[in-house]
Order: sequence, then C-alpha cells, then structure tokens
Amino acid sequence: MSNKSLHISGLTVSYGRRAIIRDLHVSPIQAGGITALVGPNGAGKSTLLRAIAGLLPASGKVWLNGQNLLAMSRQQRAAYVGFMPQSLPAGVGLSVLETIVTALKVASPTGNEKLLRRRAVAVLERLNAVHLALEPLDRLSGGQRQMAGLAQALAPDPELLLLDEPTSALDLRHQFHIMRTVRELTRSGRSAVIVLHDLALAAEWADTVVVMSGGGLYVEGRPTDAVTPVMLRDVYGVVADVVALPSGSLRIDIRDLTDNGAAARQAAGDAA
Ligand SMILES: Nc1ncnc2c1ncn2[C@@H]1O[C@H](COP(=O)(O)OP(=O)(O)OP(=O)(O)O)[C@@H](O)[C@H]1O
Repeated sequence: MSNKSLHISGLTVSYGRRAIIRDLHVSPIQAGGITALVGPNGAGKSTLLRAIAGLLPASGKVWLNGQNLLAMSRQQRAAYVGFMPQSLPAGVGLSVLETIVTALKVASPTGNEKLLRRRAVAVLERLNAVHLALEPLDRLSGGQRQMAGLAQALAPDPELLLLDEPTSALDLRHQFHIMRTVRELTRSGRSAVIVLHDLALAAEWADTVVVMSGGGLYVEGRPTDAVTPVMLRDVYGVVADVVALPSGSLRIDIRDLTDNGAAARQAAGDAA
C-alpha cells in the first residue's frame, strides 16, 4: 500500500466526559482523491474533522503519509493539514489578506512577510477572490466568508485538506469553481476530506463517500455503493429513490419520512 494515505483507526473523541466518536475505523484514504464525509446533523462529522486537525483531544490513530498527526505540534500539523471550519470566528478585525498571512505564519513562523503576502494573493487569485483581499473579514457575506476560510486552508499548500461544508453558502458558479479547484489539488497528490450535506454534490465530486451515523461509521465506499435507499432510510430517516444519472452523479427523490423519524434521531445520536 502507498505510504501516501490517511489512516484513522481506533479513534475516540470526547467533549469533556461525553464520547462523541467511539473507536472509529475508516479504510485507508489514499492520496489523490476526494472523500466526502456525510451524515445527519449531529452525527459527528465536524468533531471528526476537528480531531484530525488537532483541535480536539483524541485517542487512537490518525496517520498521514506515515506520520502520526496526533503527536505533532501545532506548527508541524499546520504545514500538513489545512482545516476550514464550518464558520470563521466573528469579531476578527483583520482583512482577508491579513487572515491568510496569519494562517501562513502558523505553518512557517520565520517566513518572509513579503513572500507570505505574495502567496496569500496567489491563493486568492486561484479562487477568483482577489477582489476580497483588502476587505475586513467581518464585512463579508456568508459566501465570501467561505471563500476566505477556504483560502486560509489552502494557503500553506497542505498534504491534507479538511473542509467543513465549504460550499453551503456558495452560489452555483462558486460551488463548481471550488469543487474543481479541490479536485485539481487532489490530482496533484493531495487528499481532501470534505463534509457535505448535498449528497448529489458528494456523488458528483467524491471518489469515496464515508457515511457517519451516531458518532460511528455506517458505510463507506464509492458514491453509488454508499448512497442507497437503505442508507437513506437507516441514517437520514427518509424514504427515497436513488437514480444514477448518465453523468455519473446521482439524483435523490425523497418520497416521505420514515415513521416518526426515529431512525434519523438515532443516527444523530440523540436516542443513545
Ligand atoms: N463544543 C461542544 N461541546 C459539547 N458537545 C458538542 C460540542 N460540539 C458538538 N457537540 C456534540 O457533538 C455531537 C456531534 O456534533 P458535530 O458538530 O460533530 O456534528 P455534525 O455531524 O458535524 O453535525 P452538523 O451536520 O449539524 O454540522 C452533537 O451531539 C453535538 O451536540
């Protein structure tokens, strides 16, 4: 097996004394692809990304390209892993460019300021977002904030991208551009794990879909193997047909909710 991969095994993540993810094992994620992380609200998707990014204490194994991510310092990890949170913190009195430079400085604290600014501009150019460079972060629209968050995650050119709902506030053009940019990055040997609620978008762009439910793994596989009527019933509590389209993506026709949504509540961990 190639050394260029992400291994997650025996991973347990808790908030205080409450374990949200227990003993999670995921098949090794080979570099060069997009993995969509899906599942209902509260399933543990953000918790998993934050644990991999080193923002939450976790036990178990998270290895990237043969290196133990859980044992790395913040600076070492910043050079390997780019994390885009679901929402950027409010009240940051910096421009978009300054926030990207700040993110770059975590990965390379001794970096030359001018070069770091150039890299920050280059990443904004790649995202067609250079017009946002001097805008204060706090004055951006929801979609513009997502572009800024993504730019921060991409800027250090990390081996692994962890993106938490990167397209939820984006219009169609920006959605397509972002997914295509991420695909280009993965084709050059990086890995991306992306939380998506839009299962059709996940099926269109992801090589692998990992479905989480109640803090654990429900199923993983190619989009057509993972996104099935049975999964939609068990995990989301909906009765739906899944139609494979000639383009390779899927259409999901929801017909009804399952009886009183018990499956969905259980999947989200509320019934535990
Ligand atoms: N800071 C926190 N402190 C305590 N519990 C938390 C915290 N953040 C999340 N949780 C709990 O962890 C569980 C998983 O939350 P998480 O945010 O990982 O879900 P998710 O799958 O990303 O959901 P969504 O799709 O709604 O974003 C939920 O039960 C939630 O209440």
